[in-house]
Amino acid sequence: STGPRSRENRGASRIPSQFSEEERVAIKEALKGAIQIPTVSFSHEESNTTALAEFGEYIRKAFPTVFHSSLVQHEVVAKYSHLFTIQGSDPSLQPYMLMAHIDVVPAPEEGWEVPPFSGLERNGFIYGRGALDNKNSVMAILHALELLLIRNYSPKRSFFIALGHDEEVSGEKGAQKISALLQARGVQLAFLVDEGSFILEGFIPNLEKLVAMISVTEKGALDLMLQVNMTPGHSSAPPKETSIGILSAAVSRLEQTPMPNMFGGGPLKKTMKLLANEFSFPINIVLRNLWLFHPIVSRIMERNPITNALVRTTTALTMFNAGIKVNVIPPLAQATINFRIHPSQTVHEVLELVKNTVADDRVQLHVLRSFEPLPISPSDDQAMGYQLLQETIRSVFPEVDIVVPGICIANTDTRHYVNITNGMYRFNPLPLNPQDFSGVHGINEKVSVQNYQNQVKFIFEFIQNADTYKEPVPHLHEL
Ligand SMILES: CCCCCCCC/C=C\CCCCCCCC(=O)NCC(=O)O
Ligand SMILES: [Zn+2]
Ligand SMILES: [Zn+2]
Repeated sequence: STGPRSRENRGASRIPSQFSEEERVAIKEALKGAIQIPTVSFSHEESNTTALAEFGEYIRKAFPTVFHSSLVQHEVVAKYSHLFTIQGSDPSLQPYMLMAHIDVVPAPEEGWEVPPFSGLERNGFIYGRGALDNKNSVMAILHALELLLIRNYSPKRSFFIALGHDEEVSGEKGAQKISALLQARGVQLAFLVDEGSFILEGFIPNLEKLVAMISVTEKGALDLMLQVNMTPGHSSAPPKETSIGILSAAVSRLEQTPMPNMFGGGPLKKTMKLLANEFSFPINIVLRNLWLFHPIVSRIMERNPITNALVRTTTALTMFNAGIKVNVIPPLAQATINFRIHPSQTVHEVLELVKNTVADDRVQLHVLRSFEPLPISPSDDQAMGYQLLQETIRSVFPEVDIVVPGICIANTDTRHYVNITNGMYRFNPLPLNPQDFSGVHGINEKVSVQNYQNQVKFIFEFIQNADTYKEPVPHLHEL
């Protein structure tokens, strides 16, 4: 057979991913310590820089072998981000990169079962902000490398580890600077792996099976500020419409007019085709014949907020500010909308649709930030990053029923690396159900100790698989 599974030289120098009880305890304790450091990004301007600096000290202490190995070069980028270069023995092999971010979103204590920065363990779960997004990946990557180096592993293929410090507010200070540094050094990556998808449990209606979704693209984004200016005056003699009324009507029209359903094109076509085999009659027939059942399936997808996010550009009204005093007609009203742009649309197209829906010259539109959806990375037999992930998923998680390509509905640091690779994969090797997902940016974010230890095992295996990957022999076609 072809592909990474046909490996001849595997075995001899392979290190089994078996960890002692002491190591297993160290793995979970290190994550707890990482969660206890409140590396919060509050806004583009404000982050907890004391905690970010402390985190740099923390990883030095937690992973002494990584920091002292002659195979590893460590650089601090933009004060708080970290770039590790792990020197492989074979320079002819193109390097790859593992990514994660050390910052987290804020976590007000209300509603949490344990304080969000306590890292407490309860009933087999480690609780805290960052348990899934994304200190788990930061710590699992470094811990897997630590354990490999302790066992004298010396990689054949060079790789990088990039840990950004401001992903939650754009990645412009961290990931963007790391990328610029790599570009200045002429680095081209075979592929990269970042956060952004999981082994999904119970997200798909009528499907009990475990679906590992590797996101091969990611939605674009548009942060749009809508503003209405009016002349202030006495509230005892109000005009027919105020800035608040005009703006409210405009944003309500936008909320009530969803962006078009784009189901049918893009990478989801392949996803649906693969998923069809996992369903029994009649859903399998429906998914195999989307040319006929497309309207029904696309309507079903719209019903749930997560599947809805896969089929269209979403419109989230996230900020609204207006008014200065109860008896003053408000001079200014502002609202900010966060659009996540479907891979089949562009920023320009979304803006035109917004203008048509608002249809009111008194409402000014200000683009605060925008970027296009990310290119679609390959997921075919020749796609090294995708195939390596698939192979490692199958060996570490034999309970997974199927691996499919998908769309990341949120944003990650990967977009800053678009110039140095066309293989951008977003996958966190952890099972996730809808309740777990509600903890991400929400309350009671937690990861099970067992699942986290398996994440370390996954990366431990993945690094070794990357060393023994064999380019697949292209298929021969008869002339
Ligand atoms: C038909 C298939 C159904 C698939 C359901 C998809 C489920 C999506 C699950 C997980 C997505 C989680 C993304 C987490 C990444 C978070 C990154 C982040 O917070 N970035 C900042 C931002 O986007 O604002
Ligand atoms: Zn994240
Ligand atoms: Zn996040």
